[in-house]
Amino acid sequence: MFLNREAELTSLQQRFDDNNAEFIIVYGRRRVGKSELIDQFIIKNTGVRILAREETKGLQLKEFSSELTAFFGDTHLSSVVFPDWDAIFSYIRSYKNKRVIIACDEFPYLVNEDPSLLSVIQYHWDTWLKDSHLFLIVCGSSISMMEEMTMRYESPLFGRRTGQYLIKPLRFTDILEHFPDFNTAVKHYAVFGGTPAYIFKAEKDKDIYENIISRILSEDSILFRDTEFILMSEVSEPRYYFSILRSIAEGNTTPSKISQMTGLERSTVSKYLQVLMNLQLIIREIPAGEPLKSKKGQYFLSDNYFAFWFRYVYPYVKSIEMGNGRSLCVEEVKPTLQAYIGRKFEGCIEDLLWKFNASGLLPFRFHSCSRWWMKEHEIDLIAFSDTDVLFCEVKWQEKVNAEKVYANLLVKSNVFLSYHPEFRDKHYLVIAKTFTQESGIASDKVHIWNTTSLEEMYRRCRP
Ligand SMILES: Nc1ncnc2c1ncn2[C@@H]1O[C@H](COP(=O)(O)OP(=O)(O)OP(=O)(O)O)[C@@H](O)[C@H]1O
Repeated sequence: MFLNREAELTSLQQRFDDNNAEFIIVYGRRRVGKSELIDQFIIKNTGVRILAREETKGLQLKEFSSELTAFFGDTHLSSVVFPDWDAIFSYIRSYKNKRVIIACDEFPYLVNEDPSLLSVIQYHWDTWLKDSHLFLIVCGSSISMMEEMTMRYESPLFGRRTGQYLIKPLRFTDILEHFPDFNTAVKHYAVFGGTPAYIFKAEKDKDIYENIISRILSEDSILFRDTEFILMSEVSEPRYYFSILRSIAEGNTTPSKISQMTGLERSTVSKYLQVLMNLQLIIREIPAGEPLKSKKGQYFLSDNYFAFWFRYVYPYVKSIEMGNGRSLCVEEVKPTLQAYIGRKFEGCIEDLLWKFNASGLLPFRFHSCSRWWMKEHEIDLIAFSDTDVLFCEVKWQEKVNAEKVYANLLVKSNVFLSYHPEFRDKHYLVIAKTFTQESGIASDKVHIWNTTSLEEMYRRCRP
């Protein structure tokens, strides 16, 4: 089942229907679903996606010559190998009035073999491609290389692209479609995250622990090694990045704590954090209501699977290689996994609130939603418009005493309100798997939702 990507597909389709020349950059982390997105776009229209391989220029030209001549139906040219990229573009030129998509996947492999390809594309774009009807896509997995090759000022392609799509992992609300029930979806999203190639490796009818053992804590599983592989393909000094990511995964979320834990200089940590943010591997969160430049920012791993990997795999690689995955799961994962899922559950709820917000299912429409903290106080989510604010506490627990949680939330919300008196209407939301008592306090301003009610509301948002 192909999930979501509606925004990207709609936008690509609009461009296609406009009939102008396009030069589109599609990029994003490995396994995130770039090729599948392009294939879905091509299925609805006409086009070809050619996958470049890490091989010599001669073999790459052979592959592109044969794929392109086959696509355009030039059987008499089937054994021709164009001698260089210039000749390939000159060949394509004879089809400049056709509305077809030509997508080159793993584009950096071609440029690494022949950097002059960038200038060749620049020349052809400037002289005829820009006035053609061709729809070109170049796609690549290394975010840093794709940005350097196609978007930086120094690149010959700077200013030529007509659009770029940074493909991000799927969200919890997409994953919900795939799993048989809400709680199973939460557990699997918390561990496997939204990267399609990871989450779809989990068997949806299997217990989460069994999936962790067979899909992650086994030496032969692709997930076991993939994080290392992705990081090493993006950065030249992986040692420091690994230390920083591990430190964040263990709960050190500020530059000073990361510096203390890793022994790296503060200035070095700041530099590396910036690179990790550019690579979409970490995010910087600021407390709700704070300005963007606030000094209170904290860093988190942006992807649930990366967070899981650094917490439960990286420190135990040797043991897993020795075949101890099952006992590791019993001794290390089982005692702490529910607390771990609890923190990720907050992210699931944030996704859901945005969905409910878009469908008008909340008491007001908010324009901002994030966590808030100040000294010893912390609120899981605060969503607000110019006039209304919603305080939300999220518990990944059964039989929660709603009244007690609400009373505590009220105290913390008053601290927030003492700094932000501008809100006219206040709303409260307590979420848990199940509650012991809820009827007494629920009102039009106080909402108590268990996971069954969340699931029902989500169904109401679906088209
Ligand atoms: N939106 C989606 N819904 C369902 N499955 C998906 C989706 N996107 C991708 N997949 C599946 O996830 C796997 C990885 O996707 P894909 O190969 O497109 O990723 P990629 O970003 O191109 O990866 P790489 O960088 O490794 O080439 C494939 O099996 C694909 O079918």
